[in-house]
Amino acid sequence: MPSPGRFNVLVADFLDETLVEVPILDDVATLSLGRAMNETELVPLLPQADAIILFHDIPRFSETSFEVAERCRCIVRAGVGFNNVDLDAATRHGVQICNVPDYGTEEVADHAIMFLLALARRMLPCHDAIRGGLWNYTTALGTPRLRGKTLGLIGCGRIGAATALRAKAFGLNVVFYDPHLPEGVDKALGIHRAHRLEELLEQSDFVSLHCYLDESTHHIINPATIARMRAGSILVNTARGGCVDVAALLDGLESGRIGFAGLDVVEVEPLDDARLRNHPRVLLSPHSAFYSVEGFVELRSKAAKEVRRVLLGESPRNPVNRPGPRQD
Ligand SMILES: NC(=O)C1=CN([C@@H]2O[C@H](COP(=O)(O)OP(=O)(O)OC[C@H]3O[C@@H](n4cnc5c(N)ncnc54)[C@H](OP(=O)(O)O)[C@@H]3O)[C@@H](O)[C@H]2O)C=CC1
Ligand SMILES: O=C(O)C(=O)CO
Repeated sequence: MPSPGRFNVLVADFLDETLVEVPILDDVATLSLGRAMNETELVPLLPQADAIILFHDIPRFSETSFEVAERCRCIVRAGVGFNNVDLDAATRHGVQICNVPDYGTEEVADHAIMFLLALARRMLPCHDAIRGGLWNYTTALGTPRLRGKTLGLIGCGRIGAATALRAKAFGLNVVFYDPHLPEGVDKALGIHRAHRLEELLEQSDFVSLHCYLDESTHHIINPATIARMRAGSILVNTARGGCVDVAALLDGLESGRIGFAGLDVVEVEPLDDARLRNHPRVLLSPHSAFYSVEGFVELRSKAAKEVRRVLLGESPRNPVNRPGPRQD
């Protein structure tokens, strides 16, 4: 039972008890571990919580949860994306939502480049052939030289920019599409701006997604946009599964418009689509692009510090909404 006078912080969905010790909060709050994997499991845990840390981007946190979480002052998404939280409902209920935007920027950029290198260097067919008993460089036929090829970035915020810097070291030309980004980022990074998505797709040998998921980016990779890609393109997605229409991706792989795909994220996680899981030209990782030992320490500490700030009445460092007083 939480002690009186202390705040109750619910770590809603964390599964590994050994990793949840957060000394930063020890003097002000009592932590409890929810292990909720969906909203039905989450709701009964909410009434006592003054603050909530969400480690994953499931379970969903909808109007129903906000109605029940009557004491809740803030939710910190221990991560970048917060697609699972209904921001309008949070704002209506006076709940401050924050994220931790920078703990894994370099890791995700490294991961995107890892996909690009592995796929361009034909690691999938080579690895499969060796396991099948064939040791011959001809399984790598078609491997392109990277220098001089074009990488198109959809979204050029923190991770997109970090990916651009890495790609330049391999001699790639980098072009990005990011409609609201202020002028000048292209010059600061030494890359090129495409003013239309089609322009980027037509120029790129490789396309990597680095936007967040919202209405404008949901299925931004779809039959029409795939039709604009170069034949044999490599597609990398470390952003959010919902940015890619899976049926269109499978058709694109079938037609050869997409040569290879590297996916860290899929629309339904864990992945339950055998067509993707077993595809010989799809390289998969289990939404692990963000992870490194050091990044995870940084993530846990920044999430706890943000909760502490809000509970003690200080300004949050990374607010993603501006809640007024509760309206219910
Ligand atoms: N796989 C993993 O483990 C991880 C995945 N991620 C995902 O990566 C995403 C990007 O992270 P990060 O770089 O830190 O976020 P940022 O917010 O820094 O960058 C996202 C960029 O996408 C831009 N954007 C918005 N709408 C569009 C659009 N329609 N077309 C093209 N670009 C658009 C944004 O522009 P503007 O801000 O001007 O609207 C912004 O510049 C996260 O939102 C998250 O979903 C993040 C961490 C780990
Ligand atoms: O930080 C994020 O948004 C991730 O995808 C990893 O949780």
